[in-house]
Amino acid sequence: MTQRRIAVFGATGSIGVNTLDVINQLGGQDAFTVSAVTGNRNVERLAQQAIDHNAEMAVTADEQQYAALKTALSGSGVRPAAGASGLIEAAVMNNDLVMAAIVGTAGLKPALAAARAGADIALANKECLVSAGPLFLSAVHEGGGRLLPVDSEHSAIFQVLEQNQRRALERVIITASGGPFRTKTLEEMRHVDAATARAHPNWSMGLKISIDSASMFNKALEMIEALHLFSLRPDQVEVIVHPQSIIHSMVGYADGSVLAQLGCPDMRSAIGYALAYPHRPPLNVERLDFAKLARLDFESPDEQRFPALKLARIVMERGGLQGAILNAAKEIALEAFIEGRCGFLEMADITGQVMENMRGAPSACGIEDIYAADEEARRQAAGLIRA
Ligand SMILES: NC(=O)C1=CN([C@@H]2O[C@H](COP(=O)(O)OP(=O)(O)OC[C@H]3O[C@@H](n4cnc5c(N)ncnc54)[C@H](OP(=O)(O)O)[C@@H]3O)[C@@H](O)[C@H]2O)C=CC1
Ligand SMILES: CC(=O)[C@@H](O)[C@H](O)COP(=O)(O)O
Ligand SMILES: [Mn+2]
Repeated sequence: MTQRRIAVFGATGSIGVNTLDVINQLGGQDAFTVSAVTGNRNVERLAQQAIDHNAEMAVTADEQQYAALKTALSGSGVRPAAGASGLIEAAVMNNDLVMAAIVGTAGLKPALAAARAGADIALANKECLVSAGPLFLSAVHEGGGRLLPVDSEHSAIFQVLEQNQRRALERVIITASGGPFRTKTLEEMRHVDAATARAHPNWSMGLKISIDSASMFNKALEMIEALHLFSLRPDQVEVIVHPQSIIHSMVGYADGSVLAQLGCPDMRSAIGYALAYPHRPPLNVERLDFAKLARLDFESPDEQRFPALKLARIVMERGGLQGAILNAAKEIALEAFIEGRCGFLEMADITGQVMENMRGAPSACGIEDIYAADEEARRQAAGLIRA
């Protein structure tokens, strides 16, 4: 592999830490120059990562943390930066590759800037495609870089499609673990708290995506993500509950064949595929033991207990700004749930209500329209929570 220049956005989070581990596994500074690492609140970890990986710059998105970051980096030779301008600067540092792993729509502007600057984008931040699918894809196209999915399901589909005929694709089948409440009744789910909801059965991930898995909002986002990423029609996007999370997703073809990508639930596999693309690098991750697994199970998703899936179908059919609206309202409801201000089931109620209220929003999808819809959806969702 030739040496490449990489910026890691969201370095202090779950994907970010795994990305830096994969960089080490792929040869560390012999394989990659780390131009920048970014974080938000965890400046101690950010500074240590920047020093360990000999980064040129470390950026905290939170301007209040700048002084602490500067102190932690003093004498290291790493340049500290902060805020939106710092993130944009890191995005356009002549990078070959950018890991987009900030959580939420906060990651959209830097990822757009990196795409426009021509870097390959390793995309973990699914919100970029949910909120701004066509705009984001145009930015990648204009910049001339490649879009390399990191989300495990989309990496699986991407890997299957690499070896097979795109023209014969009939459907994608996205697997879902079903989360910690897969077998709970609606009544039981009404009373769950964030500590229970964040306990994912198979994956070790950040707080927000873990709770989104429990409500299946994560799967809702992934349906919309797949629609844009693979240029699908809504009826070509299927979801199947697969509690073991061993099959990461599948593609069904015109001859009736279904091809799948399998592996232990470890994000370093999908990250490694994106970082080494088009090569498949050796990685020190656990190997599947089929005899030990013994069985793989499947169930139809239950849209009554997990209405987020229905909301995703509405977004896919309506298009326009509905993805941005769903995501923004969901982010506000999720924050409220984490803080104990809203119930688990209310997250979907609030999101669905805001989507209905804003159904007549203009269909233009420029960046200003997206941010206006995002802001209005947040305002409305906050109003519903207070009510
Ligand atoms: N974790 C996983 O296995 C998977 C994650 N994803 C997606 O990847 C993205 C990251 O997820 P994950 O790593 O789990 O999340 P984490 O919560 O673990 O990490 C989030 C990262 O974003 C930073 N951050 C938080 N808020 C802001 C902000 N306002 N501005 C800039 N940076 C911010 C955090 O900084 P700090 O910690 O310093 O505050 C941290 O570096 C999400 O979009 C998620 O859906 C997709 C598939 C799998
Ligand atoms: C690892 C990853 O890609 C997550 O998005 C994971 O798929 C979440 O699991 P769920 O299937 O429970 O949403
Ligand atoms: Mn996923």
